[in-house]
Amino acid sequence: MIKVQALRKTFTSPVKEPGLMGSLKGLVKRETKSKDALKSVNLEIQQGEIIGLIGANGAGKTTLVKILAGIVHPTSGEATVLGFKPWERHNEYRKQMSLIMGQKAQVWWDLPALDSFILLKEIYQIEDSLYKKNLEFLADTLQIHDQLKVQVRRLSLGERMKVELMAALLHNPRVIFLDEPTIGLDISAQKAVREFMKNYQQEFRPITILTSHYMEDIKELCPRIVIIKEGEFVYDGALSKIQRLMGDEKVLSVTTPDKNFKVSVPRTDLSVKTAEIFKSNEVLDLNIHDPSIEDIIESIMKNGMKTT
Ligand SMILES: Nc1ncnc2c1ncn2[C@@H]1O[C@H](COP(=O)(O)OP(=O)(O)OP(=O)(O)O)[C@@H](O)[C@H]1O
Repeated sequence: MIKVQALRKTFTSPVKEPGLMGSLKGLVKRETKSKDALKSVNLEIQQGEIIGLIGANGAGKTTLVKILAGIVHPTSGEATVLGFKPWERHNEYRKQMSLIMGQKAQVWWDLPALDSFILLKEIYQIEDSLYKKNLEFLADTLQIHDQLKVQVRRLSLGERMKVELMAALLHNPRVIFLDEPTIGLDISAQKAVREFMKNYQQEFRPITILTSHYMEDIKELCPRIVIIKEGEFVYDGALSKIQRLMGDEKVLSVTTPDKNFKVSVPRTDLSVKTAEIFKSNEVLDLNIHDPSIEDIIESIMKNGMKTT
């Protein structure tokens, strides 16, 4: 399992005023600025669980994933994954973990994927029979065979992502960090990756942390979500529960000649708010509806969790 207690990460980076004077000043006195990317977060995830980690740009998602994957040291606090402290980088931990970043390749672009897989087989010391079994299973379920013999740089974006998934899963990891796996893919490739991950999760039951800006990924794959805002968790619970938490809200979707916007209002204020909107805008269209999961998550990301 994953257990995180009071985990903090503060980044300190040098700041420099622009121009020559700034450079000279920097020689005499180096100014720094600190950024709390994670502010004392707690988390527990059991084997077999998949959670969706959601937050705006800069909220701290990648920092958390990087700490748990052993790439970044925390400033304070504790984290164990399968009983290991990730940043101690035990080989035993590395063999059971996989970090898949949609924006970064881990297979070699100039080689056919199969050649990269053979290298990974050696790195992870995967037995021959297991390697063959996994290779066949992954190629079958991802429906990618002939393309494995083609130089990776010649593959389409969707095919490349499939190859990345194969590379990351060949060694049957028990913990998977999946960072934006569908970024940049067309709708059908997104669907294929989602479908695959869903089946894979059911079959092998790893712990998976998925970060994605695509709500479709989250809705399809993650019964539990954690919403992070400015380094703090503002929601950790069932995806199905958040709709009930905002049960007394309605959303007004408004179209004017120059913009579309949405406003979330308590049911009791509906008529007052609607009248205000009509008064101060040239309204072409106005819809009143229940908030969608996307609306609620957006509202929590922006305003935090309602406490009343
Ligand atoms: N190496 C670093 N040095 C200084 N600041 C950093 C460093 N890495 C991250 N930060 C800062 O920490 C904060 C959290 O960054 P992080 O990458 O974890 O966000 P994120 O939620 O993954 O965002 P995105 O959705 O844009 O990927 C940001 O303000 C970022 O600028």
